[in-house]
Amino acid sequence: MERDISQRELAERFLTLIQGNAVLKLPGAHDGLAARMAQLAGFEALYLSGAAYTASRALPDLGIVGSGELADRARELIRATGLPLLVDIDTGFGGVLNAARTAKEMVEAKVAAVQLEDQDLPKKCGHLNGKKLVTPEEMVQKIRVIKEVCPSLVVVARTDAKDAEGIDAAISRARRYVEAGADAIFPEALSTEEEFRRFAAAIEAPLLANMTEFGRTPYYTVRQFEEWGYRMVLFPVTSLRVAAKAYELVFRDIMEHGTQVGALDRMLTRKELYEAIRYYDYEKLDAGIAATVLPGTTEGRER
Ligand SMILES: C[C@](O)(C(=O)O)[C@H](CC(=O)O)C(=O)O
Repeated sequence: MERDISQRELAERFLTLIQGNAVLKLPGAHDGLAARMAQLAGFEALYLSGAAYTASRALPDLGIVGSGELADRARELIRATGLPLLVDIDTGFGGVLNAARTAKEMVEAKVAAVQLEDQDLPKKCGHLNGKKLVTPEEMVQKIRVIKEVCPSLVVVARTDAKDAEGIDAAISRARRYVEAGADAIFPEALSTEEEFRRFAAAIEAPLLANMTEFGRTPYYTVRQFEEWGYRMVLFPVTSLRVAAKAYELVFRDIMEHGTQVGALDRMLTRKELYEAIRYYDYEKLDAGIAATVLPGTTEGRER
């Protein structure tokens, strides 16, 4: 099990990572196991995506879940890994006071950083049409209040303005968000290298690029974003999409062939799964549990 680590420590680690030499790759991890797999692959920080979180509950990403539910999932990821987590809190789930309360709940869950966007409710995925925005003043107020009530929480302010108001308006909003205390800026749904470069040249704050699939941003690499001045790159829904496709295929296999045998080489083995969830560490804590020997092997563990 992870050593107990404070929210402040995790937030500091997140800030150190975005100020470090290498660009920070942030994979979306929609549940504790996805978070552990990302950690084992070497990622140093994680993202809890609103789109992936809601999709994992078969819900649309329209801002209809509650902040308490999201905080529970965030807590699960942090408990599983002890890694700094950036959480997508959408609009803060309402007005200024809702955003403040959401931020408090995130700090209580030991979330290092939140991503707050300037859309109005009902919010939409940033890569879709027909988004409605709040005024820059309302967004500024949300950022100020979050910084006032949760000074240790890192705030990544996202602007969705490019589509509705144009790139210059998005840049001007972002400048105001930095003045209001945002620690980093996330320009959403930019669609050309020129836009990414222009944004980076205009904003004096760490920047985040969103490399989501099937959206408006072409498939640029982490290296390209880094070259254009970005400090963080998100892969928000990737793991959820891949996982869902994998179980769709195996469900079809079982339906069609009456066996899952053809899919065994696409599965985590029992051993790999137990190692990922640190099964043996838990077992060791209770001397009353018989030491597990994996079926078909002599492999077990010494107590
Ligand atoms: C980043 C994002 O807010 C998310 O919830 O992960 C989404 C991702 C997506 O829907 O592909 C977004 O609005 O870009």
